[in-house]
Amino acid sequence: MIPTLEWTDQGVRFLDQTKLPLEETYVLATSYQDVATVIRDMIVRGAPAIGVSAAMGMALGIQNSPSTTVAALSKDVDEMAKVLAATRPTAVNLFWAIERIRVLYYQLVDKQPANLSEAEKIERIREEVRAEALRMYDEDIEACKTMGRFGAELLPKEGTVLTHCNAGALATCGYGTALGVIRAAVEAGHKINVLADETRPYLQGARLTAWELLHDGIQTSVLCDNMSGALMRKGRIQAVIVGSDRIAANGDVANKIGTYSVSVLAKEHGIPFYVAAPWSTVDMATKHGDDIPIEERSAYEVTHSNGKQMTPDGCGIENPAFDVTPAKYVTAIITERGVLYPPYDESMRAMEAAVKAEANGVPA
Ligand SMILES: CSC[C@H]1O[C@H](OP(=O)(O)O)[C@H](O)[C@@H]1O
Repeated sequence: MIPTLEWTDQGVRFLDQTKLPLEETYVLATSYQDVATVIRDMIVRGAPAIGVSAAMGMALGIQNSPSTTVAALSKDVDEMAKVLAATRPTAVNLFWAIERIRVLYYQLVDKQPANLSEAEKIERIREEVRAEALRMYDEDIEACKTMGRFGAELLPKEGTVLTHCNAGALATCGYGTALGVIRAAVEAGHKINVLADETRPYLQGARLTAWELLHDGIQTSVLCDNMSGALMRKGRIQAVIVGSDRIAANGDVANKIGTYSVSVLAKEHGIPFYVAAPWSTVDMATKHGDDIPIEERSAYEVTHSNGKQMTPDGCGIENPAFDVTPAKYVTAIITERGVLYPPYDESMRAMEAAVKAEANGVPA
């Protein structure tokens, strides 16, 4: 499996995605501040991957904190949560993961026996939080494999599937959401060729999707972001599958910039447009896609390629890193809890209720 990120005794080790596809090098984060930098600089990226990275960052911060009392450690934890939450605004997995660790931490604080020393309480908390971060890592891999099984049967038995950006092993803990569905379909015997949008300006498709699918022996071609419409019109594409960074309660989908354009083209050509995402990407508190914060990244990402300036000094630059695809363009949303179909406000409310019931121990 591709080692996107890994908890080690020395810290959290990340495959440096800014160096792919030509170099496979690693970055070791030895503090929660290092993890925040790795997320902000997109050394690791992808909604589920940055969520688990932040969880491991919190565990690392708690493990390395110099605080000798629980009260002081709690102040550190609040600061870690703030720093990690400020790294990137769109992927809801980041905030979900930080909150899951923060809530667990305070539950652990409350349940420590009064007769323990501060040092003993802190050590027990450290162990439990580290175990939770590792559980989240394993859960992500399991969720992606389950999603893969649900989604595989929706893909053509033989044909070409277009994907945008990278929603693969490199965007998760190792199996992928959209690319996990493609992997599962290939494992189930589907004969699939993949077309990967290069996905400017960060080139997740050209650099990351192509690298990881070829790494797995899956036939992949890269196209420029302005080509898919013409290929759809020629009948070259049988399905589209993408990931997501945040899904609103009405089924609107935030994903990498360019996803919206692909969805409109797919609709026009009668091509199914699937979104694959774990339930942790669903944000029922955000009612409409237009309420999803869209990250604006640096102009440099657009003006330069491999360090070479491509635009004249003084011209304006737009660099929204995500866009919102209205639910009406989404054929189905594949999650590890099953496949959602329109009307999404109803199907998602039903799935939310099932998730809550399960969490409260009520049998399905
Ligand atoms: C499996 S979620 C991947 C999702 O995240 C990517 O954004 P970024 O590379 O900026 O983190 C993109 O939107 C992918 O679909």
